Formats: sequence, C-alpha cells, structure tokens
Amino acid sequence: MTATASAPQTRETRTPVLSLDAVDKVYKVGTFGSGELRAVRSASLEVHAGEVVSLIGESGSGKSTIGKMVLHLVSTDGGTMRVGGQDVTRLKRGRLRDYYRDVQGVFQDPFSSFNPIYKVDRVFDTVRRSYFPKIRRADWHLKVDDALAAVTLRPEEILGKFPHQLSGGQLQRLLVARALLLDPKLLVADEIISMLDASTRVDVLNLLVELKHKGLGILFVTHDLSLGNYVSDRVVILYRGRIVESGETREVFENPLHPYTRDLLASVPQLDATWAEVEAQEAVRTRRLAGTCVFHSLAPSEPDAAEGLAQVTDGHQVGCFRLGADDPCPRHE
Ligand SMILES: Nc1ncnc2c1ncn2[C@@H]1O[C@H](COP(=O)(O)OP(=O)(O)OP(=O)(O)O)[C@@H](O)[C@H]1O
Repeated sequence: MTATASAPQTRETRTPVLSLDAVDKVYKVGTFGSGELRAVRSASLEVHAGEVVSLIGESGSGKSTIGKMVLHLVSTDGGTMRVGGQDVTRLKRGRLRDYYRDVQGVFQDPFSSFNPIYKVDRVFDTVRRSYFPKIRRADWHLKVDDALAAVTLRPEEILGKFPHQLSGGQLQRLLVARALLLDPKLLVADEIISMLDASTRVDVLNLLVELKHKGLGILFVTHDLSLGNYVSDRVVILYRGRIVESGETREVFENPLHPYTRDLLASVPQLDATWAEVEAQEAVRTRRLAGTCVFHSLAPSEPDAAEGLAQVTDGHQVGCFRLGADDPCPRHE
C-alpha cells in the first residue's frame, strides 16, 4: 500500500472556526423605526482554532454588534457567517440550542449574570438541565470540577457561595467555566475584563491565553489596544462599522497603516516617551503618507476595492483611509 503524503495544514488551508464574509448590520432607529443606522458594513474576518483575534475600535464602532451577530443575539442583514465551514447566517430557533454547543459568549458585566438571591452553582444547573438532562450526578460533578479547574477555580472556594461572596474576577471565570462545560469551538469574549480591577484582569487575560493553547478559538472584543496587544494573535481594527485594518498583532502594531489605527496607537500613553515626542513622530508618519491612499495605490486595478481591504504584506490588510474624508480619495469622488 502506498502512503499518500498530505500537505501540511497552514492557517490559510485550515477551515476557520469562524468566518464572516461581507457581513452587514442595519438597525432600525428613530420614531417607529423609520431611520436606519448601518452599524456594521461589509465586515469579513476569520478566527481559527487555537487563536485569539481581537476586534478593536472605539465606542460605537460596531464591535459588540459583530459579537452579537455571531452569537445570534441579533440578526445579520447581509453577508455570510460560517462556523466550522457550515453556513450559520440564518438559523431557525430550534437549531440554536445545538449552535450554542459550539459557540459561547461571555460579556462585560459578570455581576448581572447572577441572581443575587441564588447560589452561584445555579448557572451550572441551567446548563445541565438543557444539555445533559440524563447525566449521572457523580459524572456531572466531575464535569463541573474539570471546568472549574480549567479556569483555575477550586470548587470548595466557589460552590455553595452567593455572588456577593465572590470577586468580579472569580465570577467572570465562573462564567467562562460554564461556557466550557459545553466544550465549545469558539468563545466570544465581549469586554470581559473592563469591569474588573487591575489585579484580577490579568488572571482572566492569562486564562484566555491558556484556553487558546488548548485549541479554543476566541473572538476578543475590546476598545483597549493594550489588551488586544497582550492577548491576541491577530487584530481587526473597526472604525464606524467598517474594518479598516487587520493582520498579525505584531505587524499591525509595529507598522500601522491606516490613520485611524495610528491614532489609536498614538493615544496609548507610553512610558518611555513624552506626549510631545509621540506627536512629533506621528507628524512625520502623516507627512510621509499625505496625499496618498495606501489602499488604492496597492490595489489600483480592483474596481470594487472601496468595499474591501488591500493586502499589504502576508495577512496584513488595510482599507482606503480617505473614504468619507473631507478630501476624499479620487476613487470615491
Ligand atoms: N439595538 C440597537 N438599536 C439601534 N442601534 C443600536 C443598537 N445596538 C447598537 N446600536 C448602535 O450601533 C452602533 C454600534 O454599536 P455597538 O454596541 O456594536 O458598538 P461598540 O463598538 O460595541 O460600542 P461600545 O464599546 O460602546 O459597546 C452604535 O451607534 C449603537 O448606538
């Protein structure tokens, strides 16, 4: 029998855990829903197994809306969403239960996920009732203990307690443990440390890094660049609902091309430079790029480039940065 050598799988050839292709979200706003707000415009991104991808942008840029679309908490209004290669853009209500085996979410405020009059164990019971109704009591306890161990919580410290008896960091890790009970492929972590104090923040961030090493794909939603830098393999920068730049974290942080990314990076206080020095460096960069649009100089032949991103180097992509500017790019006049 001859053995056929299969080509090694690279990030590009593996099926992503999550892929969004030109996804849109339009909210109805105004009196009687007469107006429209385009919260997400043609967003495309991928998250692979064992990878943290940070979705970074200022307040209102559409980050949470993307997370909510992935979690089917809001509908999509265009484009395609796939999980493990399966089209999940529209799911009937009956399929959601199975969907949440693969895709779980954890949100900003751990306190609001717990009812103060019940012990915290209750969050696990709801999962058991829905997903493991026939499991033996002893097996269930083992499963809960495993999930708690994965988030470095000791059962005796946690179980039987009321929410007010635990710290925000412990509650947040408990919610991650609940998500892990289902052995998901993808975790959407939406600003999960923004309500935690500095000492517990790093514990939760390190937990995400450990989980990715175990193969989980993580979409990490944050407005904080330094968190994105700390935790993620890739970053996606969102501005007014549009992805303006994406790539490997180090590449984007060391060579940011879109002015919005550069502004975001310049706004992070640096320990080794004064604000005046940072401003001077930025002025040099801005002069260097003045009058040119990286996007269109790189992709002059693409007629629809305005809605897309141009590849700068392997995996580093940037959008037209004069789109919607006072002096728009000639391609957009
Ligand atoms: N249910 C809704 N109905 C109408 N507009 C909404 C709704 N949810 C969000 N929006 C609007 O959509 C835009 C994107 O909101 P989104 O919450 O996704 O942004 P974000 O980047 O996550 O911001 P933040 O960091 O402040 O949460 C905002 O202008 C917001 O006001």
